[in-house]
Formats: sequence, structure tokens, C-alpha cells
Amino acid sequence: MRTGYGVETVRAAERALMARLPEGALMQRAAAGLAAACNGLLGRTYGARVVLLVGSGDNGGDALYAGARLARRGAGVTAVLLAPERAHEGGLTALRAAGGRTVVAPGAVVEGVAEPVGGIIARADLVVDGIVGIGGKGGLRPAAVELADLVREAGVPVVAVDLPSGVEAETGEVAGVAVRADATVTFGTYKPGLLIDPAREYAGAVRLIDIGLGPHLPGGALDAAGTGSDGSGTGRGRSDDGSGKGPSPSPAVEALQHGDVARLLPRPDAESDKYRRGVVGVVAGSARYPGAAVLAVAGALRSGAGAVRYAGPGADTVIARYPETLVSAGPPRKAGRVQAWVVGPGLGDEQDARQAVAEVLDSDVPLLVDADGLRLMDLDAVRARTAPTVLTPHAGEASALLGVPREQVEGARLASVRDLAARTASTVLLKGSTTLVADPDSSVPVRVNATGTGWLATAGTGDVLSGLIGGLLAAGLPARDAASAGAYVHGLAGRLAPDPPSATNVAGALRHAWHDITT
Ligand SMILES: NC(=O)C1=CN([C@@H]2O[C@H](COP(=O)(O)OP(=O)(O)OC[C@H]3O[C@@H](n4cnc5c(N)ncnc54)[C@H](O)[C@@H]3O)[C@@H](O)[C@H]2O)[C@@H](O)CC1
Ligand SMILES: [K+]
Repeated sequence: MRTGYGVETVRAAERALMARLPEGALMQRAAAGLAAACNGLLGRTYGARVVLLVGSGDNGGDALYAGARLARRGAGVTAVLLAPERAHEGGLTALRAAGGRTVVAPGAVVEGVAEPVGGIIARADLVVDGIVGIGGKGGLRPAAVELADLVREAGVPVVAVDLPSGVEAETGEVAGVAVRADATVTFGTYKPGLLIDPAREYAGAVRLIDIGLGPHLPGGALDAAGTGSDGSGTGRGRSDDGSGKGPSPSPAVEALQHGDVARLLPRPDAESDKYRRGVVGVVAGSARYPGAAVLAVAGALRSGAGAVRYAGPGADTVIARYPETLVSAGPPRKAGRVQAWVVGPGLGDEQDARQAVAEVLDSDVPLLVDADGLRLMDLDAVRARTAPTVLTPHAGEASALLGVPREQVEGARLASVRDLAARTASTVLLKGSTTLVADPDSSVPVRVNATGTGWLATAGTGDVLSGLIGGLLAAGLPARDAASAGAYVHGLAGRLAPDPPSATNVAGALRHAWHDITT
């Protein structure tokens, strides 16, 4: 499991760790990791031109100490200071002692001569972004924006220190200009912003440096410390702040890895029969969209559930394609017993569709609502359900449910998915380049799916996902696990399917993804 903690939790853990270490030791660990990553990116450090963008906080301090290390290995290092009189003193001394030089950034509000730095940046072999880290507040200030613009125009490789400057560590939101990095070297733990779009796109390849923070983070310590494990870490962290006050006792976000998903996916045992393995009912498709029925059933058939029932107007099309399906052309209430329902893909909005949605909402088994079902469902009926409900909107559907513009959902994905989960008392899976899964209980970490690919944004793949998650619900997985494991397997299938994948190919590749995860 990868875990991402909010800023207050990180700071509390840092304080606890720092209290046990000599002054400055933590920053040295960070700088050593950063310098090693820069060496790796440069290939040859001796003679390389490195430019440090240095803000007024400890993020700039990390950059300066790392710069000193690079200068000692023969790099030509220039630090561009945004606030020369407030730049990290020890870092400045170390850099100068190692032969590095400093210049004042244009736009810096200081005494002294600002130098044109465009040329220095354009000639750099590597730019190290130490403008601001977890101490950043709001969008970048003008002088920092000017540097970010110069870096973008120069098109030189950039490594961000802890976070790309200008992105919100806590939420993954980006208010205005931010530095676009090729790689980000982050310390102690992931931050939510490194895992969630749009900020994630600014971070490039993220490398986690272990600075010993793990035991001081609440829960999941080994994983958070970046042991490189695939989630098999079993160590529990000691929480210095689990008192109910201060930082949250659980991570803000978590991302399942192969091992986690392997443990979640259902496996038949000797006692299994099709009913014990779960029967999933699919209510999808219409005379106008029969394909949605086929695709949702295709996902459900590859979910590990024991059997798939289909109820609705696509019965003939479904049985022709998948003879193993139990089909009926009538309403869901007449289809027979199921352990979970999927409703919505391609349903249209005729009266029958409305009635079918109302019927399954009224059932006492887990339910997944997607696509047209999200428009047709009665919100009071959703909130009144006694069994778990999973909603799977894309940003447009979420914006309609929340009554806000789509851009607002896309810009603030974490807040949106949490809000929708709380308002509907449902588990919400918000689709997108990084799919998020939120529990109605806001203290439960939001799951971020890392396997997605832009290729999945193609017609019908959502129908496959619905069927897959519905099958996992029928097999007995709790709602959050079913949704996040389903998104993981589906994303992987999207990568394994031939490019550019069609929904049918993604459904076909589910078994390869399943095999890849479980063997
Ligand atoms: N606390 C520690 O022991 C460690 C901290 N580390 C580093 O320290 C960073 C946090 O340091 P700080 O708390 O000093 O905070 P930062 O260095 O992240 O940022 C604070 C400074 O940035 C300026 N600033 C804030 N918002 C800005 C904006 N929007 N535009 C431009 N400037 C802005 C502020 O004036 C302030 O001086 C981490 O991200 C990490 O890089 C690492 O060295 C690991 C150890
Ligand atoms: K930074």
C-alpha cells in the first residue's frame, strides 16, 4: 500500500523524529537522497550545470545542501535566490563552501541586484525546484511564477524537491502556475498531491526517500517509509498523535498495490459453488443501447462471481454473446435472487428504466449505480438504503449530482469525491486519469487508483467496470474494496489490452490482469 499523509501529520511526525536526532540531521538525509537522485538523472555530474531555484523555507534548504553535494562532485551549481536575506543560512554557507555561486532572482523583493537568469536556466543540464514544499500557501507568488515560466520556456529537465512548487500538497489542486517536473524527490511519505490529478501530472516520476519518518507516522509505517514493498508490509506504526486531537490518525489517501489487490480478490475454495461465490444481477442496456448490456455482463463474468443474471430488454443480445448468463427480459424484481445489483449503463430514460432503478434501490443487497442510473436514482432512496451503495460517476456526472461546474470537480477531485460520498451516504468512485474512491465516513482514507491509462477514456469501458465491481460486491467484498480493487484490475486491463483498446478488448484483457495480479 502506498500512503499519503496530510501536511499537519507530516509535520507532527517530523517534529517527533527531529527531537531524537542532532540538529539538521533530517535535512541532511533529505539532501543526500535528493543529491543521489540528481546524480542519477544527470548521468555524469562532473562538469554538469545545475541551477537551484531557492525559496525562503526549508524546501530551499534541501536544494542548497543537495547543491553543495553536487558541487563537491564537480558540478557547476548556481542558486537563484527568491529571498536572499531569508534563504536557509546553513545551506547557503555549505553551497558557497563547495564552490557554488548565488544570484538574486528577478522579481525578488530585496536589496541587491537582480540578475537576468533566463540564460542560466536555459543552459542548465538540470534545474532543482526548491521554491516551496509543504509550507506553500495558495498559488505561487509573482517572483516564483516568473521562475516557473522561465523553466517551462527553457524546456530543461527539472527535479522538484518534495513537491512541484505551486501544487497543493494536501489536495492535489493547482491554483495557477506551478512548476512542471520530470521527477519529484519526496521525503518520508507521499503527499496526497503527488498521487492525485491535476497535481500528479506536474510531479513526473515520484521517488520516495526514506528519512526515518515511518515509525512516527500513524499506521502503515513500513509502507510509508518506502521499503519498496508491494504492500506486503505488516508493520504498524506507533502514532504520536492518535489522541483524537491534531493530525488525523489515518493517511489522507492510500493507493493499493499488486499485493493488496491479490489479497482482496475472491478465490474459490473447495466448498465453493456458484451461489456461494455470489450471483450478480445486471440491469443495463436498452433497445437503443444494447451494447451496454453486453459490456456490463462481460465485466461481471470476469469478476470472480459465481454467476451473472441479466434482467432487461437486452436479454437476447446478451445470451447470444454470453450463453453462460442467466437472462430474463422482465424487471429486476422478477429476475431471481442475487447478492448484488449493477444498474445504469445504457439504460436510457424510459419509464421502464426509471422503475428498474427504483426496484434495485429498494433491494437489501449491495448495489452499484452508474451512468443513466445516476440520473434516474432518487437521492432520498439512495440515502435510505440499508445495504452498501457504490456510485461510479465521471466528472460530468459528479458535477450534475453536486450542482457545480464540471471544471470545479476536475480541479478539486479529492474534495468533490468526499463531498459526494458524504451527501449520498454511498461509496463514490470518481472516474478519471486518477480514479478516486471515497467512503461515506470521511475519516476513512480515500483510495487512489494508480493503474489507469488515458486509453480507458473510450466508450463502453465504464460499463465493463460497473459489471466487474458489481461482481466483486456479489462475491462479498466490502464496497470500498470492491470499487478500488475493481478500478485497479480494470486499469491494468486497459494497459494490457492492445493499443488503442476498445471496451471489448479491455473486458477480454481482464483475465490477463487478474492472472498478473494473482500469480
Ligand atoms: N522539517 C524538516 O525537518 C524537514 C523538512 N524538509 C523540507 O522542508 C520543507 C518544508 O519547509 P518549510 O516549512 O520551511 O516550508 P517551505 O520551504 O515549503 O515553504 C515555506 C516558505 O515558502 C514561502 N511561500 C509560501 N507559500 C508560497 C507561495 N505560494 N509562493 C512562493 N513562496 C511561498 C514562505 O514565505 C516560506 O518562507 C519540506 O517540503 C521539505 O522539503 C526536509 O528537509 C525534510 C526534513
Ligand atoms: K519544491
